Parts: sequence; structure tokens; C-alpha cells
Amino acid sequence: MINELAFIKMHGLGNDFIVLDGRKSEVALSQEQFHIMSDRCRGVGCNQLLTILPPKDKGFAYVEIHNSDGSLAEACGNGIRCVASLLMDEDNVNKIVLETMNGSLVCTRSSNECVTVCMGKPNFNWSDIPIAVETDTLKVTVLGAESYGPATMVNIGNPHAVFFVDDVEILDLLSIGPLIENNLIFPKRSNVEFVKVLSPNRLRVRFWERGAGMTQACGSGACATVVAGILRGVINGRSASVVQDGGILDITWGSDEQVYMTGPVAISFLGIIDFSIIKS
Ligand SMILES: N[C@H](CCC[C@H](N)C(=O)O)C(=O)O
Repeated sequence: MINELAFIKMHGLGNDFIVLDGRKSEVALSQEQFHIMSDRCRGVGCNQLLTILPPKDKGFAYVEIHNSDGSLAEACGNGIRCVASLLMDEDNVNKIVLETMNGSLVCTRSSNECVTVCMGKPNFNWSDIPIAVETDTLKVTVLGAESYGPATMVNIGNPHAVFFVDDVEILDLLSIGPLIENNLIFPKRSNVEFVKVLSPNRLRVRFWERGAGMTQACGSGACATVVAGILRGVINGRSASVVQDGGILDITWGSDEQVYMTGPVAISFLGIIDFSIIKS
């Protein structure tokens, strides 16, 4: 059991992360230890734990992603952006490849301190989302959420249920979010996005994240939202800005079929935690 641990608290538009560097020494945290860190990091805790590990292939490093409920996640756009920025600074480069459960992601430093991540190709096949029954993933009726209309299901490494509604501000995400996240048609659960189309290239989105709950921003969710908007014909062209509680991400679904996400990163603070003196 680890007693003392150095960590970096970061966020991407208020999507909160604890970053650990496990490339030289073992940093596996117990769930209890993660919650202790999360609670002390920022009042309402952190959304994901990102652990930097030695590469398994030709990338610079492998990034393991855990949600605050302890579940593993295949993708975390805001988190990868943060870790990429850290490691590009460390190595004094403007481009880096990070390995995740969803493959190797090319990350590049763009202008004004933002980072662009190529999040890979979206997947719409019902069995790849996954959904429990064969269905057209463009418009999926989710039992209990019928009043929000059908969801468009998109996998960006992780599953997303995207609902297009007239007003996102009035939504009670705390009640509807878990109901959709844990719906039986989603064998691996799902992230949830509610979208209001502000203009053909500007979307307002609120998130309920699988394994983390309501978040200020969600990078993979912003990607899924723009892809869903293009599939549903509500976006002009292949790019849009996604307006989230924590700020704006710019998303492009390229002609190469890859989805590109560009946005800021921030270090909140560095810390050392001594579990031997902290009781949960
Ligand atoms: N909750 C997500 C992982 C984190 C996604 C989000 N923080 C992002 O920036 O993409 C899942 O279980 O698929």
C-alpha cells in the first residue's frame, strides 16, 4: 500500500483530473485512496484519475483512465489533452503520441496554448457502441427518457447517447442522467449528452458522464455531439464549437474520418499526499 504520493491536479475546462506518473515507480491507488485524494483536491472531488505508464507500443506513454467510481474508461478527451501538454513540456516537443485503451492518439500543441487531439474514428455499429439489441443507432429510443426524443449513439472509444432538445438549462441531470447511463440497453453503460443547437456551427451541451456524473466539460462527449449533429443534419460542414459549462471546445470530423478536438489545459496545483496521516 502506498503511503506518500506526488500528484498533479489538472483540468480541461473544469473537467477535473488527478494525474499520477507511474513510469518509474508503482502508483496503483486503492479506490479508498483515490476518493481521499479526490475529496481533498477540490471540494466536489475529481472526475477521473489518469495514470501515466510506460508505452506498450511505439507511443511516448500509455495513459490509464479511471472514472471516479473506479471504472476503467477507454477514452478521456480532456484528460488526454492535459497529459499530452504535460509530456510535451517535459520533452520540449509540440507533438506526441499517447496510447490508450482506444489506441494511439496523436496530440499536437496548437496556437494560444491549446492542444489538439486526434480522437480516432467514430463508430456507429450497434454492437460496437455497444447496444444490447440490433438497432439503427441514429435514433434510439431510451426507455424512461422518451420525452427527450431519440438519442443518436456514437462510440468515440467510449459510448455516448446524444439527445437533441430545445432547452438544456432546465434539465434535471441528477435524475435523468443515471437513468440513461445505467439503462439496460447499454451493456457497458453510456455517457449522456443533451444538446441545444445554437447555430449550424455552435452547440450548447450539458453532460452526464458514465462513472463520474455531471461534469463541467467532456472532451469525448463534445466529439460525439458534433458527429451526431453532422449525422442528424443540424451542422453546416464538418466543424462546430461546443459550448459547455466550463468553456468551449472546437471539434472537426475530418474528411479522413478522424475526429479532432482542440481546447485548453490547466494545472491547478502539484501536491504530495501522505496517506499514513490521513484517515478517510
Ligand atoms: N466518463 C467517461 C470517461 C471520461 C470522459 C471525459 N472526461 C472526456 O473528457 O472525454 C467514460 O466512462 O467513458
